Amino acid sequence: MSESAPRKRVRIRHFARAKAAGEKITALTAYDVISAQIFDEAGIDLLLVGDSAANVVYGYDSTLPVSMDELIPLAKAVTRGATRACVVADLPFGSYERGPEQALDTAVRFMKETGVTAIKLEGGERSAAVIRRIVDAGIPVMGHIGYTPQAEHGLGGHVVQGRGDDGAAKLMADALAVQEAGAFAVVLEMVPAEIAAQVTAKLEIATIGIGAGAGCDGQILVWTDAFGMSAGRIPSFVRMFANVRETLLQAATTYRDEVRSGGFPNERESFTDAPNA
Ligand SMILES: Nc1nc(=O)c2c([nH]1)NC[C@@H]1CN(c3ccc(C(=O)N[C@@H](CCC(=O)O)C(=O)O)cc3)CN21
Ligand SMILES: CC(C)C(=O)C(=O)O
Ligand SMILES: [Mg+2]
Repeated sequence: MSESAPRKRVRIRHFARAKAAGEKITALTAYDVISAQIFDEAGIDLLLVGDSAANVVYGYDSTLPVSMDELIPLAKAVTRGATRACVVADLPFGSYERGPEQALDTAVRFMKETGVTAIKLEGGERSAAVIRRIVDAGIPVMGHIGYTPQAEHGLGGHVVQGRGDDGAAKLMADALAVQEAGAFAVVLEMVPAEIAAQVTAKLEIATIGIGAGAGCDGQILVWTDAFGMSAGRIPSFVRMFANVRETLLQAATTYRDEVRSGGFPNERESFTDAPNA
């Protein structure tokens, strides 16, 4: 890599500092070494090994089925690919709900086996004790409030959270609980932009929005949505910055045609009998 500027690793303290300095924080999901290398080279600050891997890597139709044994290998691959970005892994559904002791066991397993810098888990007030236990063990935690996909059925589907006076008050209480519990940052998912901006103004820790408007301290998207790799419908809050799926489809089709026609491989793409000719 031909980088001119030195690339100091992004540490946890970067996020509150960036917030205080008014510098936007950039985050994307990543699930493998190649995407991690590319996004790291692009200067993305935080790479999340999201449990959205359930959908975009494993093909489940929600995040509920994905397991630690399925996410840990992906997190290992991403940490191998990232030299600057801060790598964070989602704790999967079922791996922390039983309480602080189960949650700490899970977080310790991710730290021991993957090389991530921090873990993320869903829930505000309901997860505060769990966050506190993990943080007290020296493991940085990122919160995730608003629409929490692991609670899809409890929330009644993909529903915007934080609407109305009660919704806004609950979101603020969740945000403060996550901060008070010691989290270094918090994801705000699918909440009205005005409410997300109010939460962002109130908190000292950084807010990272997804479907939460421009008033957050940073933004995160699922990379396969943002760069046009996902199949089918994508959430309305996503902007497609590229169409990688179309590019790959074209490439695969051209390859197929060239193999079928005998055009690939040519002589340069083949070996002769003469050694080191
Ligand atoms: N590919 C992918 N992208 C994501 O953003 C994502 C995942 N997977 N998996 C985990 C969660 C689930 N998320 C989702 C899933 C669906 C909607 C959705 O359908 N949203 C609708 C609005 C709600 C509705 O009317 O149904 C939208 O149009 O944005 C939003 C977030 C966000 N996360
Ligand atoms: C969308 C982000 C915040 C996430 O939790 C995930 O990708 O799993
Ligand atoms: Mg997630």
